Amino acid sequence: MARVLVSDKLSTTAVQIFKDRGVEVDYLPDLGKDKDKLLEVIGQYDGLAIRSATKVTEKVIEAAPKLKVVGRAGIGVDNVDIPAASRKGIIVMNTPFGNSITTAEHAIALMFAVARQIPAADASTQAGKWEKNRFMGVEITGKTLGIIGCGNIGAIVASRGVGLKMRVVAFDPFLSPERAATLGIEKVELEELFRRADFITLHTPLTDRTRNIIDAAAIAMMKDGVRIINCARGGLVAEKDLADAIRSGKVAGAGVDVFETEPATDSPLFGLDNVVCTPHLGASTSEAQENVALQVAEQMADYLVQGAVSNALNMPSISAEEAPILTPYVKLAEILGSFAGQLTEEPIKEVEILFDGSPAGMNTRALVAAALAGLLKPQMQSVNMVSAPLMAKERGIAVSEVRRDKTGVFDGYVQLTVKTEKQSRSVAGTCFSDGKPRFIQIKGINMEADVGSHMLYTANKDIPGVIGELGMTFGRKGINIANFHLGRDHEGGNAIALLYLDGPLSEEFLDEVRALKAIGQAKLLTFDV
Ligand SMILES: NC(=O)C1=CN([C@@H]2O[C@H](COP(=O)(O)OP(=O)(O)OC[C@H]3O[C@@H](n4cnc5c(N)ncnc54)[C@H](O)[C@@H]3O)[C@@H](O)[C@H]2O)C=CC1
Ligand SMILES: O=C(O)CCC(=O)C(=O)O
Repeated sequence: MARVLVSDKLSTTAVQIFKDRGVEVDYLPDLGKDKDKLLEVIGQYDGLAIRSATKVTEKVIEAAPKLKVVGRAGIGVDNVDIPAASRKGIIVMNTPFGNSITTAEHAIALMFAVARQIPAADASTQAGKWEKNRFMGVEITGKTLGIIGCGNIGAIVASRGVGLKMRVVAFDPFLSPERAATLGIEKVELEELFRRADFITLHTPLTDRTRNIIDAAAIAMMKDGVRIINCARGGLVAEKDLADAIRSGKVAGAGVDVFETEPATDSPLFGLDNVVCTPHLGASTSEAQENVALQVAEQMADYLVQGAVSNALNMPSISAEEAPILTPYVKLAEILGSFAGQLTEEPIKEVEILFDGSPAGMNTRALVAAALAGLLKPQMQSVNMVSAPLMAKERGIAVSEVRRDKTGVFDGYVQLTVKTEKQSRSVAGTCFSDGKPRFIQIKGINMEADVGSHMLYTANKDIPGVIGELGMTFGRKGINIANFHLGRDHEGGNAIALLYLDGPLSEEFLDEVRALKAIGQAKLLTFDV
């Protein structure tokens, strides 16, 4: 039975879902904050469900040999070392929509709080001061709202802004003019947004391009009296520069939910007039927490129990419905990759995968990942579908895929071509209705052969006596040949043979086979069937 650790505070709905789906679960909501304890226990688990307090570092991943999936109940995965997880074949998934509305609402709440100085007015009133003249606010209607990052949350903020009768402008390199028109907003360049906005709100991930997207130079371009809201990630705004601009009066106020260092126990922004801070509360509503807990538990259980993948950041999605249809082709792709990987002894430069007919309409990203996993496995035992694309990229292997309509007698087939400095080798296969993979072409030579656990592949010249010689050599040693498949390109040309064996062969015997005059190449192949 798969075992999952929930190491951050999550709605107990998640715990119930794991139990209902037959997954053993330990709910230890404070464990994520204790790095040493996490390292001590993580080795026992197949899955780890987290929010933002647990940091899934390379060290944690190294200490987790059984771990198969990390599920983030939320959006941002900057607390997970995704490349390290991918290298170990661990799927990292998030719940991209469950808390978007809630976070957008928090941005709007902060915008109002800053526009009307509500927290300071509340503190003053409750202190019995009645400072009616101190808290002069600004109206929101008719003001320009500048949105940086118009994805899920940015778009919801945009619609709320439009509803509040604001003029909304957005900077997002991936926002299409059509989408902007549908949202009723204007797509602009960043500098124009800085020049025009009365309120600026950030909704991008933290990347090398967005880090400090608001710093002293950016603030200098803004209107005097601009107000800035950050409910996305600390690090998007240079806190010290913002603090200086608030002190100078250039920026009239800021609403800050996220900080460069969290938990933020100190910040240049603390204690300044009209800075409203919250402790990363963007996603903290009961509705959003229920959504993300339910979603992450369902997704993780789907993967651990059925092999279905959704919302993974390092692996193509495979739905529960798709999994049974795709599985035979995933196996086929892995076997073709494994065939080529076992025969290739020099560095691979290029891999081309052709999908003809039925597999062309499938989730080919998953099939490519499976083919690469099979290809790299002879060199790297721990590689799997999650890590293989990254491993191939890190090794400089160019991967391409071609999809085309059915061209031959088969409903569909997959052909893998592997190129090295010296040669190009191709192998093709199909799945029949029994779901079993078959080789249908090797090095351009047609044949039809089942896949066995232990096989001997030989390449030879098409001359009389080869089969006899091979049979005699096996017979002399008392080794049974379970099955024998042959193919050639033309009479007297290149020929190949695939022999099915009942078990492995010794290197000594293989040398004897290789020494046969008629045999050019002999390689023992093993397949996980
Ligand atoms: N405060 C909180 O509790 C929460 C914070 N978040 C954070 O909010 C942020 C946005 O989340 P979503 O809208 O779901 O993400 P998303 O991926 O749907 O949208 C992000 C948008 O940013 C855009 N973008 C990327 N680089 C950009 C750049 N250099 N300049 C301008 N735009 C750029 C993308 O094109 C995309 O449209 C994330 O950082 C997420 O972690 C999300 C949920 C809760
Ligand atoms: O889980 C939380 O409270 C933080 C949510 C968040 O930042 C996210 O989903 O990106």
